[in-house]
Amino acid sequence: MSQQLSMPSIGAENPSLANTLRKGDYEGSPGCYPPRTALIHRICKIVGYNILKGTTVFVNTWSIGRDPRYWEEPEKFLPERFFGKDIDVKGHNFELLPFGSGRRMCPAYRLGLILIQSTLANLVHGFKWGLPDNVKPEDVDMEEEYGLTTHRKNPIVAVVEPRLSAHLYV
Ligand code: HEM
Repeated sequence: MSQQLSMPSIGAENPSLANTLRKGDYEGSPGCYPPRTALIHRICKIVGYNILKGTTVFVNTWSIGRDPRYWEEPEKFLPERFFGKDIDVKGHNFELLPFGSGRRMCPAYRLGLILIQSTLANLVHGFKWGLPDNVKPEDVDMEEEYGLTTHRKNPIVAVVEPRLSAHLYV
């Protein structure tokens, strides 16, 4: 890296990443939609259902990140939706839970944020990225495959060119 990266907290200060973690894609990058499980410690009621102690509940963060009750134009990549908003990924804002919440929340969320930002910064700094000549951005296949985590159904094809001198890649 030719310059030092500062790692601000996410949310208002890092709206692009917050948006990526909300919806799981970054304008065509591989999607990642971590589910969150919660172990129920006592009998409780969730939306009218009695849940027994010891039940594992899957929290559908994929749906929460696309719920129009909480997100305006949820399918759009709009980093500016976080401008001036006091919203973070530390588990207090239940509409944005990429790292979970509470006692089993991801203990490495800071490392996760640093890894995403430094990896992305290195890829953008080191390479020019494009699509094959015959593919327009709107034609990129964004179909998803469901499972414990949701990922792309088909791999994305990108055309990559080095931006720097060859000796910087060894
Ligand atoms: C962007 C990257 C990451 C995301 C989105 C992520 C997301 C999550 C989520 C959603 C959970 C479940 C939280 C819950 O149940 O409430 C979790 C748990 C966990 N994560 Fe991460 N994580 C990331 C990176 C990492 C890294 C880099 C490490 C380790 C170096 C890590 C270690 C763990 C561990 C050990 C748990 C289990 C915590 C427990 O059950 O008490 N995660 N993560």
